[in-house]
Amino acid sequence: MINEKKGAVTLDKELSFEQKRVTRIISQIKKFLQKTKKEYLKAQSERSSVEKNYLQNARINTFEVDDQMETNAEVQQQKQLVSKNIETEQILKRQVTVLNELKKSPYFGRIDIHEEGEAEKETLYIGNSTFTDENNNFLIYDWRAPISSIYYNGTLGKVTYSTPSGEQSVELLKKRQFNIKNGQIKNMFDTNETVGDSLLQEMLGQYSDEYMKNIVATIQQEQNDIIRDTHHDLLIVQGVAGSGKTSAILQRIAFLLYHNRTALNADQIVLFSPNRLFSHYISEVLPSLGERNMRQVTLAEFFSQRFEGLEIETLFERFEKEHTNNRYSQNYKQKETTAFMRSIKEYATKQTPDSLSFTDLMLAGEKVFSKEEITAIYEKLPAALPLFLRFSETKNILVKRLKKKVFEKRNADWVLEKVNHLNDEEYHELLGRYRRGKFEQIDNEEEYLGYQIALKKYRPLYDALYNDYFLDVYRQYSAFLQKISPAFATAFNTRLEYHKIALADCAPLLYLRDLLTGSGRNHSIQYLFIDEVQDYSPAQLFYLKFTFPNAKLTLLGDSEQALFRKMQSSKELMRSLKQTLSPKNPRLIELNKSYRSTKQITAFMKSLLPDGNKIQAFTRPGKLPRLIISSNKAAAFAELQRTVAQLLSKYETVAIIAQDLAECNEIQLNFRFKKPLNLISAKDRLLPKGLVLLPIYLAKGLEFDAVIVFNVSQKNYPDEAARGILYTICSRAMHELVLLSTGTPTNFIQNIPSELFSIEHRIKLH
Ligand SMILES: Nc1ncnc2c1ncn2[C@@H]1O[C@H](COP(=O)(O)OP(=O)(O)OP(=O)(O)O)[C@@H](O)[C@H]1O
Repeated sequence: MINEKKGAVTLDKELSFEQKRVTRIISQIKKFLQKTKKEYLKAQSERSSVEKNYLQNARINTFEVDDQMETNAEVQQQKQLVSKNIETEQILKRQVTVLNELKKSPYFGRIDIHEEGEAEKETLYIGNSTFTDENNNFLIYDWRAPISSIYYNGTLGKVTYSTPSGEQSVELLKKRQFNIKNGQIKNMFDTNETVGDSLLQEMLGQYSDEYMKNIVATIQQEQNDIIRDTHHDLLIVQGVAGSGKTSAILQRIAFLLYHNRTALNADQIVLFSPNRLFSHYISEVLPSLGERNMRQVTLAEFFSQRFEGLEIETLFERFEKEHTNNRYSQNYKQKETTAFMRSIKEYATKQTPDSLSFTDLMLAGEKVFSKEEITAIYEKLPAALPLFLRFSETKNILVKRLKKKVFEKRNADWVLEKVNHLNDEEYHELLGRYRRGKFEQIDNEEEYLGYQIALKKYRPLYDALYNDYFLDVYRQYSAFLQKISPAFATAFNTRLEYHKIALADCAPLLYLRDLLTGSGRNHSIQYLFIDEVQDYSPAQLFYLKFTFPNAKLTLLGDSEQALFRKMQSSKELMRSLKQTLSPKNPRLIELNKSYRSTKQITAFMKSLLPDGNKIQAFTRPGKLPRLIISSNKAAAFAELQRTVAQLLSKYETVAIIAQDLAECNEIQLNFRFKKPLNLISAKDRLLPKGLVLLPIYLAKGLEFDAVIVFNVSQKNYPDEAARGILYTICSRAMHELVLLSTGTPTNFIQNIPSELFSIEHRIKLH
């Protein structure tokens, strides 16, 4: 702190100087904000009038396949105008949001640097975003600007930083941190550390919130490495619980968007998150930094969009089944491997026209295309064509034949019958935007109407063709499984009869479909982020890489938190990911410092692990975790009620976390309390404040002020598989952790040194 070194008088002078600057900058921000708000309102009204105009003109007949293809220059032009207006409006809206934030806390850091050859030192202030005066002088530097990395990485003295034109070096003379709230400096430190502990202490001591916060003011050096990495096509972050993996990727996304402003937008970034609650929890970080959110999807959602009409087993169901039936997972292991995916590829390339599962295309009892006809088309195409081209060419030929069929039907008796009985409304609807001469062969209105009627009838077949339904991929996959193991095929077919599909079949089946049909790939995605990667099978990762071929990957995980498979060391993980994803330039970063929990909770949870020593606790003090042992269930529930009341009087969020749904149901049934106990399900998107009850797989990635683990008995946590679960549950607690046990606690806890926790109802453990 300043006054420790220079005395109180200097501190007062410095503080008063800095406060004056803060006040001055805020008044400049406010002025600019007024101006931006006016521009925003103007853009809003302009956009709405252009949009009205567009809507009036753009009544496209989306029904007609030929019309879809046609470009209507006038409409296109207006469409472009609308999107340009929307873009301007959005930029201004974001600017207003950013300025509103900036006026409360304009910056958090200052660096004084001296560049060789320059006469004077330079003072730079660093905040959430850039702010310049009317002469383009930088009053605040964006935290993502190249020079700002000095603030995160450098200790005083000579430092280097990367710029687009190469490495630069300067002398760092001073580094100052601020905590500014509502325009007032609450705290100010000069520090020689990367980012000093004091501010971090303050940040971490806060209570949890519905939304995750951005950490730009206190990014740590090793996190900064992840955030600013632009050289690797595969970045693997193996970080212990609470080490800031999720925080780092969100700041990384903000960083990438800033640095590739013109070449990258938020829609080209996809984040796979563990569950919907998590998606909501992190949804405010990027907007708080003035950026748009990336696309977010859970694995279950990703698959559901691709298997319409089928019920997909979720990761949670898989977990529940695995939990009650150990053999279950054994049956699935093979399908989750990269080797299995490679055998799919081998199988696909070996298919002959006869062995492909083409299927008749029927419409209302009429066989429009027989599978023999489809097979014959495919067969006639050159065998040397890549699989997917041969398939898409077949599709093109089928579409052409269908068009011809439909065209010929315009004079069919049933069509003419309909034309003669059209009422006014139908007549006008069908006539739509008919223009004489549009179709060369259709020169009278009656034929045009006939064509429209035939088109309407055959529309579902166009859709079927566009969606590749003339290949029965389910039958094809079943044939593949049959070759591997008849039992696999039977299990798959039985499930399919009930419109269900196992999670382990999703990736291989989609891969087979995509290889054969050429569909399913998205070349526009530039970055793919996967959080909680330890819960993904190699087959799933392999498929995601295949689907997003141009994406650079950032994978974040903690193998100790593996709920679904055995723990892997970082090296093992790297080896298997290299094998699965074949990256050109991979990098593994380990994060071993845990920030979420108090020192006491971190010490307790690291003792649960065989190699927990690598975990370093951040020195935030708190209470020892409490173990409360009850002799029977009734006493345990009474204890639960008492503990909940106690914790709720202190904290905003208290979570009772159980191993699975069955345990949650039991708790809910027996819990008697004046406040409702919200049992959170996989469908929930919002996490209410106060008391919640949830199984661990839904608490992934989340954090709570206080956590109660219900029933940590030896019976409940008997084996190695339970160790990771217990560790993950405990690591959700920020400030307080209470463990309840009915009877003897699990050996994992009994083996923890007794000074690391308190036992409230002592019984003899050994
Ligand atoms: N540099 C930092 N400054 C301030 N807070 C931080 C920092 N790094 C992490 N945190 C805080 O620590 C907590 C844990 O971070 P985060 O959720 O990103 O970790 P994680 O590694 O994804 O955790 P887990 O794998 O256990 O879900 C959050 O409250 C986050 O805000």
